[in-house]
Amino acid sequence: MKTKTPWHSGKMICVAVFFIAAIVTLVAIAIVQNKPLEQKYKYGIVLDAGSSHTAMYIYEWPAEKENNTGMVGQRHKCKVKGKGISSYAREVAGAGRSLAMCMEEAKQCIPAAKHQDTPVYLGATAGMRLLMKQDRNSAVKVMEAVQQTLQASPFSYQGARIISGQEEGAFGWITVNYLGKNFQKAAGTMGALDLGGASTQITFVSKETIQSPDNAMEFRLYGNDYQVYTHSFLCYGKDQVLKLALEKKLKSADTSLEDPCFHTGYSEDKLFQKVFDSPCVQAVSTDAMNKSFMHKGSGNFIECQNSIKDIFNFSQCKNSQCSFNGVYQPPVEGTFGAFSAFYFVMNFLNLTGQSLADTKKGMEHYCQTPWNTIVENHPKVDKKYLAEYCFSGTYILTLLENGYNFTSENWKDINFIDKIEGSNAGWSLGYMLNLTNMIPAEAPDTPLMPHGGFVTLMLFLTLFLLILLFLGYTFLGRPSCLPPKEIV
Ligand SMILES: O=P(O)(O)OP(=O)(O)OP(=O)(O)OC[C@H]1O[C@@H](n2cnc3c(O)ncnc32)[C@H](O)[C@@H]1O
Ligand SMILES: [Ca+2]
Repeated sequence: MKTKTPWHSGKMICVAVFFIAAIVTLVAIAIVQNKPLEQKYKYGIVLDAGSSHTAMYIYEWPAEKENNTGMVGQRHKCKVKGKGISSYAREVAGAGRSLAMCMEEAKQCIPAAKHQDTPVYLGATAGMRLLMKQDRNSAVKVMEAVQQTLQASPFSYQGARIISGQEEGAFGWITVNYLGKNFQKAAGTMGALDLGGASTQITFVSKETIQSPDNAMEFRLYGNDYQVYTHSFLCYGKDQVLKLALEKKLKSADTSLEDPCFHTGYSEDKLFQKVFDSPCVQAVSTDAMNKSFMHKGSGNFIECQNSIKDIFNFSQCKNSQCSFNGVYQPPVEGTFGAFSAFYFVMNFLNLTGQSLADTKKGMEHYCQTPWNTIVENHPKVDKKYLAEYCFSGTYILTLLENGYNFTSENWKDINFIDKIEGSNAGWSLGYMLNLTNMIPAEAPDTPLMPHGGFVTLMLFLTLFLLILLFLGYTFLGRPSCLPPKEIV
């Protein structure tokens, strides 16, 4: 007598068919569910109208995730040709026209269907703050001209304004910490150091109660409270500070100037007007403005640093401690991201990862290198930038060490950065996040697990139940849906 194995029995075939059908259905559902959905993106445009130039940033983010930290990224950057908008004081229409090419690029970059819903903001910084002091009427007209260009674009115009130094500092701090996803980390936030052409900002979280209301900003972000110290030094950006330094060294009768902050062999005829055309320096007579002087280098870092110290006033301080010029500053704390010209200059000089002592040695060596060697070694670098790296590097060192009171111990906490996760460090992203309410005060509710994980878990649980069912079926021998086979 021969018995058929249970596998061949009708009962088993029936169970197996249902079992396989159930698995195929489950796998199919899981695949369809987990298929990456076509992402719906949103876009935003910010024009950073700086003193030296304007940059347009296009940001993008997945529409459903706009309140999660780190979700907004930089899609595109367009550098406006020519100088900053404040240089158009005598030809204001040019300021508006200068933006046209980048706005055209934005039209190409953002899908046409999204143009209407894409906000566009323009924020002007220290160049316009200075023009406002110097010639209010022209400043207002420049702002009107840029407004007209933006309003004529297909995007949703949200305003063009001169932002304050506090805003510039605070939004730079928000940008670096948003991109670094630091708002939800236990490790805390990173300070922000921004060096522009006409102003410089320092912003960080301090444990000390901030003693001056002008320097205090409070934020509640993702459920945490932050007390932030910020200060913007107008006239202490890289270009204006050079004017301040030259003003200290130059007398109106001088026909030549020997400058330790420029390389030996460097010699350039410069108009007094180039130094004295700014509200950052004391005015001189029109007569003197039209004269010129021979700017000659003598390449000496120590002497250069001593001359730069003259542009800081360290003597008066009404609070427990100050940085310089009587400005209150608590001791620097934690790590810092140093961007814009802090990065451009220190990156060029290869001094982004060194100790304070080695940075000084590097500067000493660089400043004493003759001008013709510098030009030979860097044939492709813009001569104006090239001539100024010794001055700028020495200024950066002096500002950080003597101005902000960084020491050889915490020098390593300064990270010279250009981008974080593909987005430029700067105030513009933080500005947009704030204006679009993309940073919630409270942490958004997040589901227990991501959607994909949920579907996979469901699949495994169902599979597990089916196996249990199958085992139960086999052991208990339930009636088959097919007529029983005869035992032969
Ligand atoms: O913030 P404000 O003060 O308004 O100025 P900005 O926004 O125009 O200033 P940037 O950060 O764009 O640039 C800071 C300075 O660095 C200069 N700069 C830009 N690229 C540089 C490079 O590659 N090497 C050296 N300097 C550079 C630029 O001319 C400015 O003087
Ligand atoms: Ca800037």
